[in-house]
Amino acid sequence: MTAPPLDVRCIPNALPDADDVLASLLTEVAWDDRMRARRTASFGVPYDYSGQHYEPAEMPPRIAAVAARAAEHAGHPFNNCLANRYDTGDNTMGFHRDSYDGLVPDSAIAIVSLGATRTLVFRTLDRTHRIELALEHGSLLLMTRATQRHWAHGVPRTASTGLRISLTFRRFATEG
Ligand SMILES: O=C(O)CCC(=O)C(=O)O
Ligand SMILES: [Fe+2]
Repeated sequence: MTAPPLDVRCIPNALPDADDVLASLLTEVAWDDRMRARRTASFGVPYDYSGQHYEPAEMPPRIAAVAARAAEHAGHPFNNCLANRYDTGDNTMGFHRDSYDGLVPDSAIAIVSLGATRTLVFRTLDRTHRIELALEHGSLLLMTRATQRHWAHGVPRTASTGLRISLTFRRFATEG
């Protein structure tokens, strides 16, 4: 059986100042440890994510600059950033499909990767197809709503790796 289309765009080296962004995330962000699998932080409009509620929070200028960069590639602005911090290969994200509840339907979801390379695994809902993408420091990945229909994605455990932070950007339809 042929796989359903995976509507994903990968832009390597999308952030020329990736080292500085990573350094500032490590010093400036107050990380939330309510989740067991990894630490998180949310900026921008409020967000209910994976059973947690995140209050609105101003985007620090560095994150706002990354959002602007992602917006150039996506062709639209973003108003929330959910940051995921994976300190070791034991920090993971289980397979899931990103919800479009509250999002602008034709908007993209962006993932900016910083630090150690981790594998983002896509698999079809019936598990007959699997595609692995290595997410490198400074890269940008864009997914559409269509991607979420047939494919789940996750960041599995890996034997040994250093710290990685992903910045995921979404466009909520909540701004007046
Ligand atoms: O950390 C990653 O690259 C995955 C992020 C993700 O899938 C999400 O936040 O929904
Ligand atoms: Fe996701």
